[in-house]
Amino acid sequence: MTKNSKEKLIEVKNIDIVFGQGKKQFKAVDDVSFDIYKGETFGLVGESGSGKTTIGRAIMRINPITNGEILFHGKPINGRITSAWDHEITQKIQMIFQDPGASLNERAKVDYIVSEGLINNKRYGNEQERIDKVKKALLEVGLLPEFASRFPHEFSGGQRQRIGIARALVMEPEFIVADEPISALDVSIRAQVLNLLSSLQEHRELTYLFIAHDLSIVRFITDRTAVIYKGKIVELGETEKLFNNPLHPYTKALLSAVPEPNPLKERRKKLQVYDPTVHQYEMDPPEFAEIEEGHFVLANQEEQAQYRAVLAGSGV
Ligand SMILES: Nc1ncnc2c1ncn2[C@@H]1O[C@H](COP(=O)(O)OP(=O)(O)OP(=O)(O)O)[C@@H](O)[C@H]1O
Repeated sequence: MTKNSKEKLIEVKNIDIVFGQGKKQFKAVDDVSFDIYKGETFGLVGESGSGKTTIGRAIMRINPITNGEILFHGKPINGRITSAWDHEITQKIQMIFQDPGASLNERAKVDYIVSEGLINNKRYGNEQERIDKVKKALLEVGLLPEFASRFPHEFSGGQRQRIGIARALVMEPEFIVADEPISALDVSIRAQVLNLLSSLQEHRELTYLFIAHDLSIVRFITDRTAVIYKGKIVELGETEKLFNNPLHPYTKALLSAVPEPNPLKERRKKLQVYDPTVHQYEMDPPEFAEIEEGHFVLANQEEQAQYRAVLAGSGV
């Protein structure tokens, strides 16, 4: 595997994403930059509403970016691009969605669901080739080829997510945005799906952007992680280092939040802990310094101390 590759596959450069107009404007993503190297799994963590999905969708070109740019193989994916490049991006960047129930068209057969991208992108010669590609993709994710003639409701949650993975794989992607791919699944089958993603990465030399709020999963699967808070990256570095020695107070707080068995309860608890209206503070756009290669923290020592004080006072 090319985990130590220094080839930048994705470059996110100073992107802002603003929703709404006028007074209702809301900046969901605020000056976010990061690179994803070929072959790695890059994690994006943060609590609900921090902007993770919005960033993933921007790389997928589902959400337009307001400022900044995103490069794939060093070339912009937005703006005035050739149709050949547009076609290539559509093929090579794929997404796996959180909720395998909602993301599959219930009225379509698996055969159509898996080959929709092939059809739209004209990625097959004849009908037999299309069918073969679908069957191969199903086998690769651990499903039987004959499942192609069934409907999504005939499958379990884990199997539906496998169909979602097959739909991405059939395009022969290079890069996959996996947006909370296991959080909607039954706890007992999460590991299987994670293992599948890992083994596909190895065999297909895939690069992942892995979006999650569950830190234990991020630690398990990612090489580097960016911690996002209110649309901004507050810390970015090698996952192991970041988890062993979190430098930003928000990362520390995220790590110290005791997971609750009930995810809804956990979410409420986290929101309480970080709600700035409760603790009377805001995390303003920080300046960053690279303290060691690839690891960024707040540049200003005074600001760091302030954040620490706020955190200590918040009882986190
Ligand atoms: N199309 C949209 N229009 C307006 N606001 C939006 C839109 N999409 C997202 N937002 C807002 O942007 C913010 C970030 O949302 P986003 O879904 O990216 O967060 P997230 O970190 O992925 O959270 P979650 O884990 O709940 O998906 C939220 O406040 C959300 O309400």
